[in-house]
Amino acid sequence: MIVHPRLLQLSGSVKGPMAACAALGLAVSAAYVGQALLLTAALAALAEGRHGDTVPLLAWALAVIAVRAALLWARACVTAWAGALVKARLRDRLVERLGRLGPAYLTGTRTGRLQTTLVDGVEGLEAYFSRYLPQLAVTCCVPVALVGWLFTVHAGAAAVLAAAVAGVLVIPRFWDATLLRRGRSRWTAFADLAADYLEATQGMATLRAFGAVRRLGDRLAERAHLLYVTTMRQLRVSLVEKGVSTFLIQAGTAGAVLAAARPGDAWGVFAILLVTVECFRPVRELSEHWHAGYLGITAVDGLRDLLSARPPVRDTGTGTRVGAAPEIVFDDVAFTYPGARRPAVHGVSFTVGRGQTVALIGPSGAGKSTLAALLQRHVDPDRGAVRIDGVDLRELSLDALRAGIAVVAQDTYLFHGSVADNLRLARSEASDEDLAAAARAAGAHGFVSALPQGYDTVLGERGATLSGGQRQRLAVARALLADAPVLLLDEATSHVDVQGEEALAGLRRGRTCLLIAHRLSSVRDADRIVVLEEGTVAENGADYYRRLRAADEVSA
Ligand SMILES: Nc1ncnc2c1ncn2[C@@H]1O[C@H](COP(=O)(O)OP(=O)(O)OP(=O)(O)O)[C@@H](O)[C@H]1O
Repeated sequence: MIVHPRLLQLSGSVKGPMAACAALGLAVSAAYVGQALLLTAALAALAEGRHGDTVPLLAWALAVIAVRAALLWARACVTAWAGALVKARLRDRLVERLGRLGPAYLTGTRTGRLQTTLVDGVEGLEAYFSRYLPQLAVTCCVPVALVGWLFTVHAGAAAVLAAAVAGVLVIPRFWDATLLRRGRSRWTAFADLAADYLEATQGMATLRAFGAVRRLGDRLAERAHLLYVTTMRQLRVSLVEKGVSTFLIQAGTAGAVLAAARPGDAWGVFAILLVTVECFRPVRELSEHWHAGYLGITAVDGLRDLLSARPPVRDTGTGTRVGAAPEIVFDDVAFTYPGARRPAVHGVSFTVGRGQTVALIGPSGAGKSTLAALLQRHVDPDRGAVRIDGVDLRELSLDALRAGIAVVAQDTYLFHGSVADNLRLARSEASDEDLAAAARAAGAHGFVSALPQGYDTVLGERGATLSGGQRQRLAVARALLADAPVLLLDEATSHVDVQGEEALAGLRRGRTCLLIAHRLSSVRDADRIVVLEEGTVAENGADYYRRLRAADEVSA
């Protein structure tokens, strides 16, 4: 039984529905007790031959049973509502958090583990919030009230009952720390297995190509065995705890009845027996809900890590827009990744003039992607500044900055959804005509129209049903729809044919563009080329490409 402070904090947004669940739980308990007392009185009247009293008492008992059924139904509905609300609000918070943490956080995290936290962890927490916590409130009230009442009837039976209830609630707590530790081990094994399965499905083509499917199968089997072992270790503690609780409940019931037993007062003892049963009912239900909500509680570490992770950049800027085709300046920029020994970039200074295209080239690891990340403020420089039209990026709000930059990357991410949905990511209110116009300009309209349902055709995950070139044209169409004044082309020419290059040239027109490329052929249209080497600018000039071409021709 754990009331986790962090989880209680998370429950803040659903306090109302949880209170309603608790109130209905109390009403259900009151109905059970009322039914028990009425039935005892009816049976006593029947045994004593007071038939005139029996019928109304039974009628009242039936009425209470009907009310209890209605209350149970209402409680089930409110519990389902509270559970759905908890999950929706928690997932909203987590997704919003992930958005703020950005790619810098995701690169340091295993996607499968994160997904397990977001899906299974949140799913498991539903039972904790909507069933366990309301039941905890019921358990704090009902046994106390019934034991208090019993003290007024039979102090000895009440003392035995109080001791048994206290035992059921307190003794299993000695195992909580062990249970939580084993639960966490089980959760880790579960999350690792889920992460391995995700990687295996995503990387199946590579695994097959290297004949490594069997080896991976062995590893998955090992992981599955570890999950089994950790589950059994947790279950053993759970079963001991449950056994102790069950024993104390049975012993407490028998003890209270024995303490109250008096010759000639069979119905009084029967009433005490029923009250004792009702006294333990919330405790038993609490134990069941505890086990149902346990998965979520063991996931709390992952949730806490996610919710307490510090975003790499602060959104405190107040600037609201990026002007048309602005000037971009990298001014003595340096950045070192957390934990890295060497700076990824240092002393980088260059300017992208208004409406110009500057190409960043350099060998692998030279720092090109890092500069792209700095421009998008996925991270902030440790030294120096990136400025747009003289304004430090940190002075712009993140929304304004992101609206001001459109990105076309080498690996275009398309979501499972229609072509239109994917295009509208850039501008949700775009009309069908806007989509078609952008697709035409990007050279995508032809192949999209030829798809079975045109713009309503559902694309496979990551756009798996399209070729690389087609995906890239959709990315260009998306950037056109976004209509941002700054363009970041990250290896965007890798899948492009002549028509695609024309579309990209059209996209660059009237915009300031930073173009990242490995191949020299990709940068021939740039106004200037900046060559990066080992994190710093090695060459910066308008005639660099010409000189290189000339050198090529001489050597040929
Ligand atoms: N998340 C990270 N954590 C630590 N170091 C990183 C991280 N990302 C990149 N680096 C390091 O920073 C340096 C610059 O990497 P960057 O990705 O910017 O190079 P790049 O020029 O874009 O390379 P490529 O052309 O291969 O994509 C490299 O030494 C790289 O190892």
